[in-house]
Amino acid sequence: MPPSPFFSPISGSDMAAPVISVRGLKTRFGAQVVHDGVDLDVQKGEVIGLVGGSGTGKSVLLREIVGLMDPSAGTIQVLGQDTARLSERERLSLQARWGMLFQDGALFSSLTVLENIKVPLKEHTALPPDLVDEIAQVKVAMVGLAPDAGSKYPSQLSGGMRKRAGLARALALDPEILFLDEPTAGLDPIGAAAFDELIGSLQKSLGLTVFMVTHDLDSLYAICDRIAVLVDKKLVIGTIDELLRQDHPWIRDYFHGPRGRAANAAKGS
Ligand SMILES: Nc1ncnc2c1ncn2[C@@H]1O[C@H](COP(=O)(O)OP(=O)(O)OP(=O)(O)O)[C@@H](O)[C@H]1O
Repeated sequence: MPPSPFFSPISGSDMAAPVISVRGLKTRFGAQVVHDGVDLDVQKGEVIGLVGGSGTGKSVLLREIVGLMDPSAGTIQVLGQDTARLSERERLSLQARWGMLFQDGALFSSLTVLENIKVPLKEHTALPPDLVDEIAQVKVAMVGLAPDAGSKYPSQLSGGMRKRAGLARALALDPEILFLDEPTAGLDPIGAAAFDELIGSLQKSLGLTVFMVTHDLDSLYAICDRIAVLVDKKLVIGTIDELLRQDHPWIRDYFHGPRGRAANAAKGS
């Protein structure tokens, strides 16, 4: 299978090993082929946006990378470890090195925000309770929530606050990688821009690697270093400028369509 036009495997010793590395990934559901030779390298500190038409397999790829699903073929390495070859213990300790924000925040509805943030800390560390409390409060502040939001239940929060609470939980263990599934979906444009800004500033201050599935062109322009586009069951990867020069019909329509032009103009203004 020919490689994606912009994909070039990392070689030589001058480049650090990628934080996420996917090779020859294939996914099939019965007769339906979703991925057929997906290759991807994400470097430390990069912000990568994954886009593609509806049903092209973005969520499935994300789920495969974080180990919630197994691909039909191919390899996935995260932080240097082959995710298919891990013992349960190794898998748990690898999982503690990334945070995941699901679309709706995926908070436990019967727990307060602070209790939600404490879940991974209790699961993966043996820290004393007062330190766990303190860390949870720091995470609430880090995502820009008022201190009193910590004692609220998810149902008492707005959609934007729930996302911030989910982000605080994803950051609980000081992860190296942040996975985001449609982080700005359901937010109004101002809320979405504020959330992008938050992700961008956390990424810089914490040196995070960010991998996000998104439909939001403004997010791509605002915070992504490179974009991975799922087309024809493979990834085409590049900077926005590189993708703007692509003549694949879907990529052209996406970036040069009215919404793409508006996002480009907003970035320039
Ligand atoms: N567990 C599953 N069993 C069978 N088919 C599945 C399963 N999960 C996903 N699929 C199929 O795989 C394809 C890709 O799904 P996926 O949810 O990854 O798309 P997507 O690109 O995230 O779409 P959207 O942008 O609409 O959310 C779809 O056709 C979906 O029906």
